[in-house]
Amino acid sequence: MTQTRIFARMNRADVERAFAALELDFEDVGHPIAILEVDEDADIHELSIYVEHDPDEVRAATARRLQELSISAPLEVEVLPDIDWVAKSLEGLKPVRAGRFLVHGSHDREKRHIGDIAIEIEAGLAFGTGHHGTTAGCLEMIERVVRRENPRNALDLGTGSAVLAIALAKLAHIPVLATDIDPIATKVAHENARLNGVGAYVEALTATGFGNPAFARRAPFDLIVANILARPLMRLAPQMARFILPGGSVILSGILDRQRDAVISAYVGQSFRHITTLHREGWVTLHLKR
Ligand SMILES: C[S@@+](CC[C@H](N)C(=O)[O-])C[C@H]1O[C@@H](n2cnc3c(N)ncnc32)[C@H](O)[C@@H]1O
Repeated sequence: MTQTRIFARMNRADVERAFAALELDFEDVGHPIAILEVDEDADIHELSIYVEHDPDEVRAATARRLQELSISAPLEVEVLPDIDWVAKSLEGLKPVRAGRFLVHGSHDREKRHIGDIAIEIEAGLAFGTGHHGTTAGCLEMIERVVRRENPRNALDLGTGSAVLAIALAKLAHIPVLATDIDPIATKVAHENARLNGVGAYVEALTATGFGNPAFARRAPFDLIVANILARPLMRLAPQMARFILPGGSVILSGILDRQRDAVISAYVGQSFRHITTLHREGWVTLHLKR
């Protein structure tokens, strides 16, 4: 079904106020709402509302709400291509190898080798086909950490397509809580976990950071993987410390080379210690322990 995205760019304070108000406005109709950090240094955030019917009505209601909140950001509208079209456009993407993992689309199943841990991710609306340096870095780090530490209860925060949660479940056969701020991503994550035969291990849940009672229910985790961005990762450091088991590991990515030291400092301030850094295409993946 064709979806329309109604979106506007604004600063962090405004995006949070707009999100809170619109979430209530559209609670009953269930339009998914998402926030994306576009440029953390310039404080530019994008608020998106995904609509399947009556986009004009939703746009008008959103404009009224923003006006009431004195947020002057202009609303833009984008008709999203059908998922099949996206899949078609990505058919040419090559499978990605990271350690023992092979992340591939359904058209590349024959490229799997014996010994590969294959993760099939179909093109969709959620981030995480393995092609990004941050995802590949996390996959490599997951393999190292799981081999050494035998984790038993994991969290994938900012799961996107669930590629990392699926990797953890396939490699370690352990329960993984897979969360994302974006309800579309959580829907895709749930479906991908099921398609990869690890639906019983992966619970997908929509949450901003640690903002859901499910975290208390499922914690403490002995492994947390979070591929978000440097600034939210730094903000989340105290809660990471709260939800990790003593001696547990955290794998962080979405961090540019130049942001590495600041992120490590934020976590050292919460009694984590830095173990290793992997560098890939200008991005770093960190392994820290507490
Ligand atoms: C770079 S993608 C990573 C996807 C996947 N884990 C991977 O490694 O390919 C980041 C994901 O984190 C989500 N996200 C961003 N900020 C978040 C937050 N504060 N809490 C939860 N999820 C967040 C985004 O919606 C997005 O799906």
